[in-house]
Amino acid sequence: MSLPTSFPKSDIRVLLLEGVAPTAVESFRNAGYSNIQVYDKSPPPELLHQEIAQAHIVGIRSRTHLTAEVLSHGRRLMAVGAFCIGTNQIDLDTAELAGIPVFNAPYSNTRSVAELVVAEAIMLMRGIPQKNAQCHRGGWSKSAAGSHEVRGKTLGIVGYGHIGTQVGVIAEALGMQVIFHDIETKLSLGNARMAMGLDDLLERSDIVTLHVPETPATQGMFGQAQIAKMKTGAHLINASRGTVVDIDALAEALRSGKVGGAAVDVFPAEPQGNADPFVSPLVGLDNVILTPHIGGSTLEAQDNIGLEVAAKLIRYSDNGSTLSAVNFPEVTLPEHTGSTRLLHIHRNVPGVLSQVNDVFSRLGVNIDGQFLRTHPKVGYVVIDVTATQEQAAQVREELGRIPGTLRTRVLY
Ligand SMILES: NC(=O)C1=CN([C@@H]2O[C@H](COP(=O)(O)OP(=O)(O)OC[C@H]3O[C@@H](n4cnc5c(N)ncnc54)[C@H](O)[C@@H]3O)[C@@H](O)[C@H]2O)C=CC1
Ligand SMILES: O=C(O)CCC(=O)C(=O)O
Repeated sequence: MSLPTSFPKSDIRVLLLEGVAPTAVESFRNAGYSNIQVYDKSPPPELLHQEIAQAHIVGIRSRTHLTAEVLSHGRRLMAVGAFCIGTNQIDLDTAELAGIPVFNAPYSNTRSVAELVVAEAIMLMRGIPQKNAQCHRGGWSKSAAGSHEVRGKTLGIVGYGHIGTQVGVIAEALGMQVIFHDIETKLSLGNARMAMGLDDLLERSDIVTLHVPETPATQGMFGQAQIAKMKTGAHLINASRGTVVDIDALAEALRSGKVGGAAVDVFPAEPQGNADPFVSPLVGLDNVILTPHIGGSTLEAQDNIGLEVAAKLIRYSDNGSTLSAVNFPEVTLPEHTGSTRLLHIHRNVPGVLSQVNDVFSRLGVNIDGQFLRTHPKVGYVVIDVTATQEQAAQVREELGRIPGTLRTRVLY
């Protein structure tokens, strides 16, 4: 049974963009949310602003950029779901300071990406992209020249996280030597070995695959200088983020043969939707596998992401829990059956908590339970009380007057 919240769930508007999986819509419906707006693409800016202005919860994938400017339209916005892994498309600091937790699905599509990358490694080592292109043009080039097994070859993984490690494990099962480079110290899985830095990895690898997040440090981290360090004829796979690779430098290296082949799933500029044109300097190069950012796009992954992120958003909306939020103090909360729950999100400055507690004592409302977590800039306190709806509304009003308050909510 769904619990009533501060206003009817039918008034909570859920905006799901970019073809978020139907499992997400079902999850919201099953939890009692009926005001759901779905788009199969990322809306153009003006429409996005209009929709964000109405929404309490918004779900996106990788194409919708929730910048500070876009978020400023979200006057009612209380939570964001990234139905993917990457959250680089969201201004997380601005969201946090607006009292908006952001949730994602850190694991659900990792296997899908890893499978695609390993398949691409095999295709590239066999020169399949070129042979496929020739056949499509009516050509026939039956030859072993430039074709290799992956067994015994070296795969260099840059970014040995959830995806990178899985790529390594599958590649080892095919008999590949796996080396990796990461900025963190990582436990090697199987026989994988840490390289002595990025240059060492590039010099030794037959295939280099990138699995870093988009951060200021990774933007443009793979350009002419890194390509120059690669073995001549080695292959590059990028299923991380388009901004990580200098695409013009890669195109040039593919034309010259310095890079033997590439598989690229992510691009510095990607179309907003399937009807929009795709433009890239890599288009027309036979030695490149181009895919439309579908590394994580399997039905299995998308179904699971839909369930996972919707569950996190519903739990926050119904219960206040922020467990696994990527930008927000994490509070895991018990159910609040029989009590009223007040949420107070504030700037993390001295004195706020004592003023919060003062409101309850002044209004004579007894506190049953209190949960607090802070980040350097933001604090999140949840207070369970036994109170009438009128008392709770009065408390909420007073809480809202405390200097530094970013947002308040009440869950009955
Ligand atoms: N093509 C697609 O459809 C998909 C793309 N992705 C992309 O893949 C990225 C990686 O995903 P996960 O493996 O799940 O992330 P993760 O966070 O588990 O692993 C990323 C690894 O990169 C390392 N790293 C960060 N900066 C680095 C640097 N400058 N140099 C070397 N290593 C660095 C981190 O320490 C971490 O070990 C995501 O952030 C996302 O952008 C994720 C899913 C689907
Ligand atoms: O499926 C998507 O839209 C994006 C996948 C992705 O890049 C991610 O999960 O970070």
